[in-house]
Amino acid sequence: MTPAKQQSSPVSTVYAGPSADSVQNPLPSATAVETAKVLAEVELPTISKGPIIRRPRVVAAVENLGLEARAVARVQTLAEKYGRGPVMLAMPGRKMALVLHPEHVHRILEESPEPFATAETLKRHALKHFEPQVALVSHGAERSRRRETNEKVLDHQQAIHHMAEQFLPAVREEAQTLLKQVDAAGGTLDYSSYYKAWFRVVNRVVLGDSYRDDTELLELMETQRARGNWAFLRPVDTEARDDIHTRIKQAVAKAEPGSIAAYMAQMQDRGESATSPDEDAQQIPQWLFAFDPAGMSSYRGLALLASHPDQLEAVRQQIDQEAQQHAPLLPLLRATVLESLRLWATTPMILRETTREVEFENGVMPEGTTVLIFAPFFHRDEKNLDYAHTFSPEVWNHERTREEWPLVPFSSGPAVCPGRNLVQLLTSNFMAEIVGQRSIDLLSHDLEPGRLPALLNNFSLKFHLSER
Ligand code: HEM
Repeated sequence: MTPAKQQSSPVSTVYAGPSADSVQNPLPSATAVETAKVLAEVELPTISKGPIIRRPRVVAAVENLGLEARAVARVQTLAEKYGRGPVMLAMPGRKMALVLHPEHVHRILEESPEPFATAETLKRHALKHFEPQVALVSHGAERSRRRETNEKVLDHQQAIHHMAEQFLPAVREEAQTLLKQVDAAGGTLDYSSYYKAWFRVVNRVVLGDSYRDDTELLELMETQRARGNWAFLRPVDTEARDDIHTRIKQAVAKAEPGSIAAYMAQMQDRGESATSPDEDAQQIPQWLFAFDPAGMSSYRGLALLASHPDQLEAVRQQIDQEAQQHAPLLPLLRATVLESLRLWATTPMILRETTREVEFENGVMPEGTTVLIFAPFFHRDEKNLDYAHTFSPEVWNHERTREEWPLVPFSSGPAVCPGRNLVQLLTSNFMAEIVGQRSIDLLSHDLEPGRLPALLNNFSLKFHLSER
């Protein structure tokens, strides 16, 4: 381990070098050629698309060139050769392992953050541009209390957030405004209008109604996220970062009724928060950032429904059945969003970093290894899943267990996304307004049931909406 690497390790301060175990019983190692292929075919497209904020032109190129399917095929080839793995990549100056077996996905996610830290080095460099104290890149006691704050504020175990009835009017109103805009535009729905409407919902739910049209904070976030795409290759713009945090702290202090910011402020006032107001403000950029993939996945979900009339019909029946409820659960729309995320994962690389040596059946993984779980390999592996390329909402009709194949759009285990239920609540109700009130035709793509593409470019997806 180089001194520079030691400094950037999330937990270890002293590393005595590899133990006899990791030397005498190493994990299998990919050849230099295989490693180069993984870098070129798996990592490069993922990083080029933009891990923190998508680059629309690259997403279009990756879709057109079929690079996502090639990435899955590359990992399948390695799995055939190396069996259970994990396989170490032959990276000069960097220890990196690729996970190949479903059991190891479960294990690694369950054993996070020790010995598999969420605060992986590259991720820390990417997120330091706008949220250096967020739970995801924290470790030890800091991580525990920041995680706890997220769990409480986001009501993470509850399918229906306790403030749902306060959030849903914003969801319905903004969907209505979007539908009026679409009608005025002759029925065409494109991603740009959807994204803007969606973020009006997000601003209102997270920060409060008066933030509905606050595009400045979102633009600041977008600029910092674009820097985050370059991780350590770009210096941090501390002024812009401070600006984000100041604005967010002001929103929490304002505590507009019905917003999550207000709930956070109440927790602070009642002394129920283990985190300081500063740390609290550092958690919120992650939410604003992560509501972006929620927009993408729900929009792609509309494409799934438009291409699967039977599923759309079932969804509409459920919308009608739950119409009288103040906070409908809408399981089929939730499953549609989960399927969209399985088919087109918005966090394709789940990264961990070992805080010590870890023993696997095939050998020992050294301390300080970056562990790559490439979700599309597990989500779209037609060699093991008969529903790999099919829209199959039924795979989400129960809480998935450890005994099952790992489908991990929101990760899993102690670091599972604490926003997952809130995302599903808001997206399902937003989509319900659209497909409940309009007929929907997909204009831009031809999705063939049973042969769904490896990537669906949300930016170019277009629909025609008409009166039902
Ligand atoms: C479709 C939308 C979303 C997806 C697919 C998603 C997915 C994920 C994934 C895969 C992780 C784990 C990342 C890792 O381990 O490296 C994660 C973590 C996290 N997500 Fe989400 N997320 C979404 C939206 C949200 C939203 C809207 C919020 C907040 C309102 C949120 C809050 C968080 C937080 C705080 C973490 C860090 C958890 C920890 O480290 O303990 N996410 N998310």
